[in-house]
Amino acid sequence: MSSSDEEGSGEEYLFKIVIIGDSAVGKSNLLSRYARNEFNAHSKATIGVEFQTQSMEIDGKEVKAQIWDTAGQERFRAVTSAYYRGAVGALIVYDITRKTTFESVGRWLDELKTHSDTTLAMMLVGNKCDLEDIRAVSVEDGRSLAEAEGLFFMETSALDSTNVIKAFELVIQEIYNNVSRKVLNSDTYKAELSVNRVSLVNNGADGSKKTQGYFSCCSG
Ligand SMILES: Nc1nc2c(ncn2[C@@H]2O[C@H](COP(=O)(O)OP(=O)(O)OP(=O)(O)O)[C@@H](O)[C@H]2O)c(=O)[nH]1
Repeated sequence: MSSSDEEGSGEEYLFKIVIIGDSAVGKSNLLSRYARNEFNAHSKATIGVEFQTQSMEIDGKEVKAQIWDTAGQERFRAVTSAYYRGAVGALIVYDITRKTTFESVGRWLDELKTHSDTTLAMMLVGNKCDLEDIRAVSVEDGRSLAEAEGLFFMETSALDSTNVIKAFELVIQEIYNNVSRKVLNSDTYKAELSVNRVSLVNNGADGSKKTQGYFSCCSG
């Protein structure tokens, strides 16, 4: 592809997101609900790794999320470092009806932090909120753990779809924000900006210094 072709095409982003949490908390169903609007009441434990890709538009740009789902059960887990490699977002899922899955969140966070090498957009997800009658973890406990760990927080239900799209889209939006912030802070961006400034000032038809529109050159 020539450089002019590249300039002509719209900007695209591909973000890798991982879903982690104990076995049977609903990771696979959250993903199938989000990617295909499907729910499986009798889903089998995941063996190895699966992923789905889903797109959304942010600021007129196509943003693709490649969402990875792996087994919660240790014996079915794929090589951990490969699973986390390149991930820029994570959903850490527990089941609001099983306290042990909430107590495991710290361990999952440790694993995530050990294997990731970049800024991650992270959300704590309390799934199965349709099962209010047998709730074992309060909303407050979920929220305060998330606050203490610096995570977003949402309760979801893959069964009745509550907050599923919202949870994924918030993580994707946050990744996008992280990437934009990085670009804004990078030396390349600053150098480009100063070059553009100079040319804008020099190109002023009436010789006056035009200060407005410095950023418009970079948003197109
Ligand atoms: N009531 C209810 N059941 C759910 C929900 N999400 C998942 N389940 C059920 O919980 C069980 C486990 O769901 P999975 O999506 O397979 O769980 P998982 O976390 O991917 O499990 P592993 O692959 O073993 O790690 C299945 O019987 C699902 O139907 C939910 O939001 N509400």
